[in-house]
Amino acid sequence: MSDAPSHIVIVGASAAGLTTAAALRRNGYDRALTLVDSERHTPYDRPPLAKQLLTGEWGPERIGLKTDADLAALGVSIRAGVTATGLDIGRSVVSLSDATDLAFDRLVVATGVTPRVLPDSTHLAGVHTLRTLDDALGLKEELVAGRHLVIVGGGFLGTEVAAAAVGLGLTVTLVNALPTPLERGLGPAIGAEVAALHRLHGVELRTGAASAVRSLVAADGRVTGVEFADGSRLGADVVFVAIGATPAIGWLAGSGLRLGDGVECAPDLSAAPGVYAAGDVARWDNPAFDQSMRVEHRTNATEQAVHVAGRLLDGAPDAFASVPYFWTDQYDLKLQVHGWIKGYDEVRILEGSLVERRMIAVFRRGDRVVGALGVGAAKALRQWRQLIVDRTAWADVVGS
Ligand SMILES: Cc1cc2nc3c(=O)[nH]c(=O)nc-3n(C[C@H](O)[C@H](O)[C@H](O)COP(=O)(O)OP(=O)(O)OC[C@H]3O[C@@H](n4cnc5c(N)ncnc54)[C@H](O)[C@@H]3O)c2cc1C
Repeated sequence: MSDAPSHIVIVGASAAGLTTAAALRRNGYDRALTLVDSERHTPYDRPPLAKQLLTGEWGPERIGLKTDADLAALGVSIRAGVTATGLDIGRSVVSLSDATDLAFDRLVVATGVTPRVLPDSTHLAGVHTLRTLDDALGLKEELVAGRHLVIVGGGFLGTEVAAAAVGLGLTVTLVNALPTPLERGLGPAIGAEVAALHRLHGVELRTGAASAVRSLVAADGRVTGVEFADGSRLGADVVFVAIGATPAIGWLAGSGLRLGDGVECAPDLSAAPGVYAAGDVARWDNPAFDQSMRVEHRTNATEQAVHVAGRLLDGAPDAFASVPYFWTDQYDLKLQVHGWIKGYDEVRILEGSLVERRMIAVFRRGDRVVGALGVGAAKALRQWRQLIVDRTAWADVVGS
């Protein structure tokens, strides 16, 4: 590979960054490769943090993305515990928190996202968000049977943590400003199914506009409850805040990269000549849906990384066309979703229900099937995925 880049720097050594490095090596790239990450832990996977790690089913040793031996075999230099603080594209240099500069020939931005927090809350004991292994270990320590956990946010993280916490014997109240959990992602009909499932397991739901949390209540530096928009209060021993996340792009301010909701990329995931983005941080025009999107799903991080590794070496402007996929574990049920359902016009439950442990629902945007959700229906879901890939008309397969 004599015309290969001389030094590729990847900022973010998690799902997207590490996969990029491994794919580069698989593709025969044998020159210098440096990964930079603020984390001190050996790279690990995040989905189990809200599931097996929190329930105690797995210890931290089960969630590694690579062993130290794998990393050594990859022949990469890892700058762990070091944060990228700036990017000078003109000089091809990344500034680091240890006051050094790192020169690159090609750069990959794979810095993911950072949890949103409630105002004036981060200094309080008993208030948690969840993105890192340390976050998960800190939260787990506080999930003690008999305590009252209030979860602010009824999205995927909020509901998964609710399931783990009731299993550990806590009293759990899930607070959500929308009428049902997962409603923002999956719509009210499936939200109602998810609400029923959580009630069945003993989670108390407090939902709707009056349940918007205005602030936290605290005494002696520790949270004691939440205060709602209407002034009412709910006591809590522990508060878990899961109100979404924002792209980790602060370090790119002033770099000249187009920043908005993520790093704005061309369809091939390039953000500037020789600079690419991958994973949760990347926004691009996805030709599979003719839409700009940023996808916070585990599988997308791997797929984009593999694509970027190819483009780093061949420089071809091939677009990353993808039908995203994600799953969420709710108790012992796995909900799987293929497609891009944000901004859908209609959702239809075709068969079953969560309580029956088998369900298929499909999503329409315009005249096209754009998404399918399945529980206990792997084969049917694969067929629906193909229909989405094929841009099938809704009227042809669902009817009017
Ligand atoms: C608790 C949890 C549960 C999840 N469950 C699911 C699930 O069930 N299904 C699903 O599809 N997806 C799930 N996800 C989402 C999935 O984990 C992400 O899509 C995936 O981790 C994205 O990978 P990434 O490499 O793009 O970003 P990240 O995994 O966020 O990695 C980014 C890395 O960049 C580093 N970094 C950030 N800024 C800097 C900087 N300035 N300098 C140096 N390093 C920096 C961070 O330390 C981090 O290691 C879950 C996420 C979480 C947090």
